[in-house]
Amino acid sequence: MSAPARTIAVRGASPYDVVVGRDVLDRVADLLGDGPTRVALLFAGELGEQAQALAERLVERYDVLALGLPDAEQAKTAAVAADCWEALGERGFTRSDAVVTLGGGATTDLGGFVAASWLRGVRVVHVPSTLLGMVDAAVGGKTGINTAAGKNLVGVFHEPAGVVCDLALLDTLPRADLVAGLGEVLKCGFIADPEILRLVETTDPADLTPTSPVLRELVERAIAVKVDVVVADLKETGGRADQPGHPGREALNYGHTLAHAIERAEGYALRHGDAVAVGCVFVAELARRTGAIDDALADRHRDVLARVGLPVGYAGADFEDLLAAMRVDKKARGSQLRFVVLGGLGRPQVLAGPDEADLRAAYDVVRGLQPTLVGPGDPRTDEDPQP
Ligand SMILES: NC(=O)c1ccc[n+]([C@@H]2O[C@H](COP(=O)([O-])OP(=O)(O)OC[C@H]3O[C@@H](n4cnc5c(N)ncnc54)[C@H](O)[C@@H]3O)[C@@H](O)[C@H]2O)c1
Ligand SMILES: O=C(O)C(=O)C[C@@H](O)[C@H](O)[C@H](O)COP(=O)(O)O
Ligand SMILES: [Zn+2]
Repeated sequence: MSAPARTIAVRGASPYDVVVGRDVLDRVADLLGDGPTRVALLFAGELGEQAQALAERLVERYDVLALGLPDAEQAKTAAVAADCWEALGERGFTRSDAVVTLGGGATTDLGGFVAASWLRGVRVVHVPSTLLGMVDAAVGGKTGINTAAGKNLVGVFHEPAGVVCDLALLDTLPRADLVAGLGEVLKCGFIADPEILRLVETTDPADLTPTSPVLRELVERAIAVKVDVVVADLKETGGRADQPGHPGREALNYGHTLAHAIERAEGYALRHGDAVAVGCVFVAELARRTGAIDDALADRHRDVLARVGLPVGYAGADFEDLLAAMRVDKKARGSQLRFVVLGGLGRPQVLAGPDEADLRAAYDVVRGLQPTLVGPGDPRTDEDPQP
């Protein structure tokens, strides 16, 4: 028998609940409430069956408009958002109506953006269907789409009215996507919760399946890290009153400066969580070089990420191209690059304006590491779901 559902309360300015459990899709309507007449169900196009199952629950209470979206990052474009606005307009969606998203982080980012921008903001409930979506993308209110210049460059903060993490949805998720989600889980381990690292280091990676109690604990711990950070600094204005020196919400961007540059260089054909894993190794090497962390902590990055099958190396794009992409990272200020690094385990801090030589040297290390980052179509990324 699976453990009972748990509710994690997000106690910010606009409080909401994150429900975690198995077979908890009935909770979506509870979180939507009686306000909406119409509900737009924006779902990852591949998830027709799951969308049908959710729509059947919602039609009991609402007039449902189901819209299948293009797969993965192809959904995060201005054109797809415009198609959704068109559809909402045709069906006469008003401010009391709502959006529900069902899919991975790409779907919740696009759907959240549509909800945030339609009539300047309508209610949205996220139903993440990937590990990454559950532990990260669906929580915290960041929404966004990509532009030619880079990843997530257009978006707004728009907190959901609720999040339903139904672990049963992960049963069909390809193993490679589950592993990619572990990239963001381990990020949370490094920046805030070392117990996450210990759990992964002491569990056989093959046992990290959707029904495993350890995976469930990892999900709940990673969500707790994210909630704690976003409640303290929702709009990423920097710092947190209770922890001097903490970078605030930017801490969640650990590993992301290089990750986003790599994703752009590869035409968004890679898994975000994989790119984040490589990005974490890169900033660990940077911190090792600048003396912020010791060899043991830098090596721990490579070891624990590779242990679960995440990539730690990347040798695709030239350093100059990646540097140019990193200059439009949202943490940059003017011509100054800023990176989140560790000053110790669980102690994120900002490294502003590092020497280009240090960046280049850290990238040279990453270029030589195995396993390397690969995209869909590679043998490691086969379609097998969980064992
Ligand atoms: N807003 C945030 O705070 C935030 C945080 C982290 C990541 N993100 C964004 O999230 C995106 C990555 O999310 P992702 O890793 O979930 O990728 P994704 O949304 O691209 O989904 C990965 C793949 O899994 C498929 N899929 C989804 N659920 C499935 C299921 N249950 N069964 C079978 N297949 C399924 C999708 O169709 C897709 O092909 C990136 O765009 C990233 O920028 C946003
Ligand atoms: O929620 C946040 O804040 C994060 O940084 C979480 C990241 O994992 C996520 O990928 C986010 O979308 C990146 O934000 P961005 O501002 O760099 O686009
Ligand atoms: Zn991320």
